[in-house]
Amino acid sequence: MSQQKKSEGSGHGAQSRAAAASALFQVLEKGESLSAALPYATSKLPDADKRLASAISYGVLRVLPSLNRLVGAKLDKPLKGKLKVLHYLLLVGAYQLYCQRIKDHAAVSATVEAARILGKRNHKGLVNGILRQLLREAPSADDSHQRELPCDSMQNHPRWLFDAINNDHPEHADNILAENNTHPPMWLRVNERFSTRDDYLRQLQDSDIAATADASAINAIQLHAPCPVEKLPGFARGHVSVQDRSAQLAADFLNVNAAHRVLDCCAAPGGKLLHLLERHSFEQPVQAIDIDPKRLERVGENLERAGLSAVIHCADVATTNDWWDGEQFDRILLDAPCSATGVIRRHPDIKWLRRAEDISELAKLQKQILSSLWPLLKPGGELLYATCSILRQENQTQIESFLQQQSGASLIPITAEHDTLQLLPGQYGGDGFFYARLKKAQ
Ligand SMILES: C[S@@+](CC[C@H](N)C(=O)[O-])C[C@H]1O[C@@H](n2cnc3c(N)ncnc32)[C@H](O)[C@@H]1O
Repeated sequence: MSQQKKSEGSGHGAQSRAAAASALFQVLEKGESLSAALPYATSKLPDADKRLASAISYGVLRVLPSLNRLVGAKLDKPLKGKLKVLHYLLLVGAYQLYCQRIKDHAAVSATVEAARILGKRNHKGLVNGILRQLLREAPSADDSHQRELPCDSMQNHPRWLFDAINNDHPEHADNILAENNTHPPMWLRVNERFSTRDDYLRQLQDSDIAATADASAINAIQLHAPCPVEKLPGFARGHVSVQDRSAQLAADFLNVNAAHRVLDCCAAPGGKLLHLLERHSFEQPVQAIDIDPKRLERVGENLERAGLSAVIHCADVATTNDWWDGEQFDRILLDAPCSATGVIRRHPDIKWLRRAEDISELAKLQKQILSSLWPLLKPGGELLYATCSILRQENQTQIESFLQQQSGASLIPITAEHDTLQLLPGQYGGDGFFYARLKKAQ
């Protein structure tokens, strides 16, 4: 839970509550992602208010059904139309009372004042009345000023996802559901062109940043507490990047060397691409493709920060005639578009934006991309299929059906025990990820 100061002046911080309510409205009513809605809603706020609005909106999305139930029970009739934003403001208020270390009176007054900022001055009494009712009925806070939220039988997941997780991972379902509602750790990837991981750990120690090296992802460091990137030694010069440890395994599994001709599909914002470039001085430029021009701008920025380069195509990867020069690749990394159900800890909006029917659509798209790319692989070449999904349909089932259709394709086992690798959220501290190494017959 957030580490806000316990006391705030009356009404102080109302802007951050109003911004959180607006961002939540955009996500839950308009289907926008929180990572797009939040910067817009908080663009005019000072950094401290931005951080508070972010902590509140991410937090609300983690426990949305529990908060909806609390607030819904206090409303005579649902808030609709132009008043709907007040529903989200009430969730913002309830979240502070239950889940944040903010004094009750400060939380209530700032939230009531936020109603005015949202243009609902006449409804300040309603917000005040409901938050005070919640306070009267709330269990008293413990020493750390935390109240326990009423339980939700699906651990604050939508029914379809709760069922899919239980179906695909019956033994681990409880753990996955609980992990999905936690705050993920911050992981770094050390750029081995500038320092060894041990050297970088010493630099972190000198900067009073506590961290631990990962046991198997050889460039990965887990910070004991999140830290603004500006405080990381050498961040601006590309000495280190932020990347989850599960994602860092791609650079190992691709089994690449400097002589290989390499294609990175679905490359933006460039995390795995940069990792490859940091590790190898390729004889031919790596080619990277993504369909989203905005996200490709981030690839450009990241390459520039690290002083590295690649050939970038903005294209639909499946329409190979539009961008392929006809020369096959030794290695293809396909970080396929997916449900992102492995990274719900980082993006809790995924729980509410994804629909059950999206999964079949995504599986169709993945299948189409895989079969369009296969002819681009040299005989004897390898394609690494990766997703940040934990759903079988996008992962094991997808690969099994590909292997049935492509007689020249076989699996190279990822580890001695596993043909493919399904990492679950929180496993080794990392995100949920899937990897399969496909080899093309000679
Ligand atoms: C999981 S993200 C990739 C993350 C990236 N590999 C990294 O390590 O930073 C998936 C990407 O697929 C891209 N994408 C989705 N459909 C695509 C398509 N048909 N062709 C090319 N890129 C696509 C999205 O724009 C998105 O950037």
